Amino acid sequence: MLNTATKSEAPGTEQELTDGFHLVIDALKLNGINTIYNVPGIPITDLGRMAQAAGIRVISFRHEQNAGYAAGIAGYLTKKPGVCLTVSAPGFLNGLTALAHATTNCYPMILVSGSSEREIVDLQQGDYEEMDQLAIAKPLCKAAYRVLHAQDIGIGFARAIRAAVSGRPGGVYLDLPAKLFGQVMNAEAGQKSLVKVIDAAPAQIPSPASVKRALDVLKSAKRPLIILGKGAAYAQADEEIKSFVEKSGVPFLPMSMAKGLLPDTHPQCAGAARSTVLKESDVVMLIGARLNWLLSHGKGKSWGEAPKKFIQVDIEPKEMDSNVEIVAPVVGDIGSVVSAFNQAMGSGWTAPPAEWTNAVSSKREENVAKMAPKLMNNKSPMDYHGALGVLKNVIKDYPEAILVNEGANTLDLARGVIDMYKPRKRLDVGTWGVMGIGMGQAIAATLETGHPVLAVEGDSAFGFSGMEVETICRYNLPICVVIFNNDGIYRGTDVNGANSDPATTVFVKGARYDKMMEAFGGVGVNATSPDELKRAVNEAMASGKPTLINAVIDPAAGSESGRIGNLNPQSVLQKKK
Ligand SMILES: CC(C)(COP(=O)(O)OP(=O)(O)OC[C@H]1O[C@@H](n2cnc3c(N)ncnc32)[C@H](O)[C@@H]1OP(=O)(O)O)[C@@H](O)C(=O)NCCC(=O)NCCSC(=O)C(=O)O
Repeated sequence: MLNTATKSEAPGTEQELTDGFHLVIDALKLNGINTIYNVPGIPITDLGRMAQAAGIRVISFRHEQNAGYAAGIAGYLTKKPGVCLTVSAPGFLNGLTALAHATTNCYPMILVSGSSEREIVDLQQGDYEEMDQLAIAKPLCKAAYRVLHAQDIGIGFARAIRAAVSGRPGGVYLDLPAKLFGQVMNAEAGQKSLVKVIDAAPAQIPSPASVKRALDVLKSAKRPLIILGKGAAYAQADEEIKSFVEKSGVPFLPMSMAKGLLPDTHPQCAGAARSTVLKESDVVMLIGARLNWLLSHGKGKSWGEAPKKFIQVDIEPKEMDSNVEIVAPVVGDIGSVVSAFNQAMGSGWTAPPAEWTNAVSSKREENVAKMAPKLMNNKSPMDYHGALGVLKNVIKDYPEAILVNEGANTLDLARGVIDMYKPRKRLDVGTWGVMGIGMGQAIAATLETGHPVLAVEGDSAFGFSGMEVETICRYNLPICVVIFNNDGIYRGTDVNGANSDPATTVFVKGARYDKMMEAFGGVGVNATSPDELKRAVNEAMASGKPTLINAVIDPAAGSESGRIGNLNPQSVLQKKK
């Protein structure tokens, strides 16, 4: 529909007019972008209002970083760029962390920020929120564009959309100076200037030679392993991936956001035998997973002594050989590559030696059996395993629900304990281990998919986005937030011996986060035992009402994040003690 702004008034020259505001909205609608995550303010308040009036869903947050995390995860879930709209300088900077996070995690996202007048900014004459936003955004995203003229809005959005989703997806910045919104032009010419992006993320077909090479290497293995990353989950090639893994008979290890691509309870899943498969495998096929710190860069003691060959499937050729030699690189989009694998495998594929698959299964069963009794304890205050045992069963009963997870212990333990059954149901801190993704991701996840969300949050992690519980209540979203409250970061028992200030890692003892939810009309529950937690979460999932459960965890439970390579150095003096 033509979004006519007004008519010109000069006698005899009457014509339909449009303006920058309407052209931005038309450009989004033309390209099927129907949600904007935003924080209103100068100069984009009216843009949000008009977009809402024009049928776009405009979700207003309390802080741009959370709106940005929402947009990023919306992109991951839908393969369309998630749009975050902010005001100039401070709002833009708040959104920028999320834009960089989207780029790092390969989520398609566009940060659209209003900006101040070019002429004044460039002469540094002190305009309202003066800042050269384009220059600042550039190193933190895949592409950055500024639109100065209303007739270029169509091209500006087309470039932004294509850059966000094509090849390896990522974040794009679009700078819209305040003056642009008020620029008036002929409505027909305005509509003609809009661009519908055709085939925004074209299939990238792998070369037949690379497919054959990869399968030959996999076939030659005695102890093969497939590692699935969130790139594989992003691809939405779920059936192809499942049939490839099953046909190959190879044990698979899901990275945290790839959990559920095949169920964690699948007989080939090696998640509960992680150390064993990394160490013992002789051929490793990476599908949409990068050999970064989360995989110890493909070398060192996690990978064992035995020589290893790597096969890597990625849309980005530069990813190959980034840390170790890739003997069989396959460049292409994951859907196309895996379907080529399936075709090339034919019917004559032989499963890996039973000696290997049996060894992986027994290790997995041993670890699962070791953990099982810990998950059934009914201690009060709770420990992590007692509380997580409850949540594991909730996800089993509600496999469509989306699990959002952040924290230190809360993240590390939930990742292992809570089995996922369906693709793209686990959303977490991603490549950077960001604390603060929680409420933004929870909000976008339910809005984009229509499914309820269970957000399992460390008390510290929750604090970064906690004010968005008001947003959850305002939009009446089916989100149940469970806060693992052990009174601090890692644990709540640290003591400062130097003066009367609290230790750097502790919070107010016995805090009642549930009261925050009640303040905005949601349901708040204080749960002190696994039984109470179970009752409260089940009620929340059944009712769909915005709920926050303060799960009281023993302040002494929990340990400091220490598994992250050598990134957590100790002082020489501390070591000597
Ligand atoms: C890099 C990692 C994938 C490596 O994790 P690991 O702990 O080595 O592996 P996992 O978590 O997958 O598994 C741990 C162990 O549990 C076993 N395991 C896994 N699943 C199961 C089940 N279901 N049952 C029993 N045992 C299981 C698995 O085999 C491992 O045992 P074994 O096989 O016997 O070894 C992870 O550390 C990670 O994702 N880290 C991200 C952390 C992060 O981003 N933190 C945010 C920073 S917090 C912060 O800001 C800060 O602290 O500062």
